Amino acid sequence: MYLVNARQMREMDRFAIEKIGIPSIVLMETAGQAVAQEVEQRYPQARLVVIAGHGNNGGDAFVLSRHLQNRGFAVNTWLVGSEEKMTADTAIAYRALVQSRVHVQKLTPKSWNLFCRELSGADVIIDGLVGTGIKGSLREEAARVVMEINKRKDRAAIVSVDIPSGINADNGVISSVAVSADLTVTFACPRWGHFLFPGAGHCGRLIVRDIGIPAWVGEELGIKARLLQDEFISTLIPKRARHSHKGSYGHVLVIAGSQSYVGAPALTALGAIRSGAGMVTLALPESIQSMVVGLTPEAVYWPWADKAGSFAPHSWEALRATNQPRYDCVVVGPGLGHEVDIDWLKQVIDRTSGPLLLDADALNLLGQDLTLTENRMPVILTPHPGEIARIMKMTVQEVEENRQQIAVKFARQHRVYLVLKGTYSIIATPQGTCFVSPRGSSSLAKGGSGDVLSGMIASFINQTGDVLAGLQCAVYVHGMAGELMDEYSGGASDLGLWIGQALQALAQKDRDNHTL
Ligand SMILES: NC(=O)C1=CN([C@@H]2O[C@H](COP(=O)(O)OP(=O)(O)OC[C@H]3O[C@@H](n4cnc5c(N)ncnc54)[C@H](OP(=O)(O)O)[C@@H]3O)[C@@H](O)[C@H]2O)[C@H](O)CC1
Ligand SMILES: [K+]
Repeated sequence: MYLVNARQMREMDRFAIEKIGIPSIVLMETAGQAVAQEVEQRYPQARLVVIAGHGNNGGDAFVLSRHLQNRGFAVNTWLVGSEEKMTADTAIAYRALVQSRVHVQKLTPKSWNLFCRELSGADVIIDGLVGTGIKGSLREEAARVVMEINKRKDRAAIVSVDIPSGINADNGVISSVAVSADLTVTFACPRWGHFLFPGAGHCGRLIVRDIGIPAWVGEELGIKARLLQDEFISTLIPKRARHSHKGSYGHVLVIAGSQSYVGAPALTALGAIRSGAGMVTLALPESIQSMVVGLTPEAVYWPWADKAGSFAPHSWEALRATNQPRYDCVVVGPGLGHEVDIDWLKQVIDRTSGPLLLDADALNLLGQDLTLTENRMPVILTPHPGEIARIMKMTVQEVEENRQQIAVKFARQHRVYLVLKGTYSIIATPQGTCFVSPRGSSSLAKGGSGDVLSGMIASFINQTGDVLAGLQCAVYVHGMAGELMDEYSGGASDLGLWIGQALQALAQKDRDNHTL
């Protein structure tokens, strides 16, 4: 499913209207009906207050008001704005509503108290004040209306049309205030503002409804961002043949750990093993091997030269051994600590082959010289916002406010695959495409989750035989496992149990799709 900004959505609309011939009023009618259906299904017999602005977002609200009234709902509809400023389609939707003998009240200083009383009597408040057409921060009247809506949050369900009013659909920024919705019904495809914070935190449950614009329009317009979904991921999950052996599922090499971080390599190995890796070799500073073995008996151990509990500067020479097996994917970084230096990393990068994933402390080292991976393909970097902020010499806030742009620009510029972790992780490719995972939960906001993800990525890259597919599977399944695990009691080492459940749920989905 495509993920768009406001301009791209307008282009999709224009294409549908001009090239396909769907009249714009039909798009609005379908959008309004779609919200009406969601409301009818979820809140039968509710008393509704519908708030409409004079833009097309308000037009959708007038349409849904008419349909819900026709289906027997008690609806009070308010226009916040002016008839003169209505768009052509909104004016049609407004007239149809009025001619259906529905009284639309206009918000004025005089009617303010009545408006507030009606809001207080509502079971459901529909927010059609402003959608993707917002400019800057909400003006005073709109901001006051939004605050009144939010005050009723405990007593009424709040449903936003397209996007909660006050959120910038491009970047999730809220300049002043925004509606805090329980349900947001958007059309055709989601907007970035639904998945970027703080706006994303105001959407409540997000429903995407088809309004008749064919999916191929996104391709035609060259839209490069997509939202990952169960149906797509379930087709990527590698099948396991009965007639197979450990060599069938690839060999992961993890170069990680130090005396201060004994758990990190174990968690990385666990991520790989619990997501189906055939073999995992753990290269560790030799003094910590005995501690890690107890944590991950399934791995093969490769002790490297040690200096005070970290990799010794010349430890990479272990890679010169001619009798080592072939590794299909290499992970470097979890728990390295601060003792290893950039020369060590350079040697490791130059002396390994196949997909290379750099995480954690390896990313901090890479930040000193971004040319280190220039001649190495494919490279995968998995920073959290703090790590990419350090590499790019920005603040975490700057990163969080520009997640999409930073991920895409960095991946293109340095020709790497980048996973920018966080709520709704972003995968950006060297070709400039990007994918957002809607999966995840606060159970993943704990130390060690990233180490598990690194192992999962390597494992899925090996099993799918494709870097992008491996990344998509790993990020998505990791997020699903987080959703299944208890938010309080589950830790990174428990994630392994839930990876299996997530994979089973996806495999079932794939079976269902094939039997329909
Ligand atoms: N394919 C689709 O998804 C479709 C979506 N539809 C709906 O259309 C809106 C977008 O409609 P648009 O008319 O472009 O814009 P909005 O209604 O969202 O916003 C414009 C109105 O908002 C007022 N506005 C703008 N900024 C502010 C502000 N800072 N404070 C207060 N008010 C603001 C603006 O008022 P002006 O007086 O400034 O003109 C406009 O009134 C989309 O979100 C969907 O809901 C289509 O119906 C179907 C296709
Ligand atoms: K809205």
